[in-house]
Amino acid sequence: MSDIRQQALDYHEFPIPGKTAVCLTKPAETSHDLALAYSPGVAEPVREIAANPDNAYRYTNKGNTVAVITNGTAILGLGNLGPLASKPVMEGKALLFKHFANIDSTDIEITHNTPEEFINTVAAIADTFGGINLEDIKAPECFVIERELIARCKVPVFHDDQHGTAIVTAAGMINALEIQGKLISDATFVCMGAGAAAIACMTMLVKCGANRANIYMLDTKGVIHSGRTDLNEYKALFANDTDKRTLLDVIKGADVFLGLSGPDVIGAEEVALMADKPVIFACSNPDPEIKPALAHATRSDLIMGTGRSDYPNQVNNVLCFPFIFRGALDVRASCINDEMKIAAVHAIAALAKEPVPASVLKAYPNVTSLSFGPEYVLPKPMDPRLLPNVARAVAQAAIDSGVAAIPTLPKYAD
Ligand SMILES: NC(=O)C1=CN([C@@H]2O[C@H](COP(=O)(O)OP(=O)(O)OC[C@H]3O[C@@H](n4cnc5c(N)ncnc54)[C@H](OP(=O)(O)O)[C@@H]3O)[C@@H](O)[C@H]2O)C=CC1
Ligand SMILES: CC(=O)C(=O)O
Ligand SMILES: [Mg+2]
Repeated sequence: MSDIRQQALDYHEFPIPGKTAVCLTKPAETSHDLALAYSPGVAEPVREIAANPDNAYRYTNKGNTVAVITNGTAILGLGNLGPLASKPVMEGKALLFKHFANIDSTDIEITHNTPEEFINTVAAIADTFGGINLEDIKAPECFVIERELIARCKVPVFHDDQHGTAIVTAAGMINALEIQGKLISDATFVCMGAGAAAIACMTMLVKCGANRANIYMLDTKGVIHSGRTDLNEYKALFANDTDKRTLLDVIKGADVFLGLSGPDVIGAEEVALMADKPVIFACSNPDPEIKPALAHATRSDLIMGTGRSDYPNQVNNVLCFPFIFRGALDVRASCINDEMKIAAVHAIAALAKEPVPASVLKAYPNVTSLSFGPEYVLPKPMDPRLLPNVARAVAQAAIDSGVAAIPTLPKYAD
């Protein structure tokens, strides 16, 4: 067994199985404590909430709790391994919510037969939580699931693999293209993958200035083009009128390769054909579309990112979801709208240009310095400024766009 494999298994098994637990926020030592926490005292907040549902935010943990909900159909890049096998990833997201944004989170893995069953299950329990983070649900079902749940739930519903990934990718891409001296509007993009993350990332990049005509998307059958009859409605939005059919056809002269597909799908031959000063974000987890060592060995003028924590430029939705929910919960936003997402893009991108605090460097024992450049286009997940900077920008955007029930910003400790 490899070292990291055994270390990861031990980390999850010991000293107690799993990564999260419930902790109490009120005393439960005396009979008086119990008379308040339970019977008879608990009846009082029950009556208050029955009279006015908003009181749930006052008397229960609803307002600081996000459910991480999945069906396990697209677990990272490992594929459809089912709800139970996805539990370590969902507990991991709960760990990240708590550690980085002090949001209490519970993982929920749903077994179901149809998207409607999944939607009905989530809609039926959504009011328990302050927000719903959908995770690792494959395309195209994820699109209708998210759309229906947004329509039916009173709390924000956010498919992290779509929007969290898109926000972080856009932030990193804006910075990487700037370093490479390229305009996003002129850049040519090749996106490997046409699922949840890929469709959302390319949609976001277009909103950030990318030219739709300069985007080539591929799935397992090759280039998405207008002659194909097997495209779902989401892929069809990215169909090009072109006679290019393969990665080799589209990668020639491309400025950007964005991988949201699976391991080792692009090789040295293709990387060598890209334009000068290219950007490669190989975001598949745990194994990227190309190993950084191979890409760097092929050419020295590229900027390389992966989804992993053990290489420079981690392009991963962990930079977004804890903080976008922090901002949304803090002003009790009814949804996470485009204004809030774009605000998150710019807050994350801007932070990469700031000097990096010593506490961040401490978390990376093999790194001696970090400053804006080819090896540092995005902040690190443990940067303590992500919380105030991103949450504040998101909360302000929620207020400005009229979706916040609380119209004032909380004080964020810088
Ligand atoms: N770094 C990050 O923050 C994130 C990374 N990801 C990564 O993105 C990948 C996709 O996740 P997600 O969008 O949720 O999953 P989906 O199941 O929704 O989409 C997967 C897509 O990848 C395509 N694909 C799979 N294998 C290949 C291949 N060998 N060649 C070309 N295309 C391929 C599929 O093609 P087809 O449509 O033909 O089946 C499909 O379009 C995963 O590896 C995941 O780890 C996802 C979210 C966040
Ligand atoms: C990071 C993540 O959410 C994924 O790879 O699915
Ligand atoms: Mg995911």
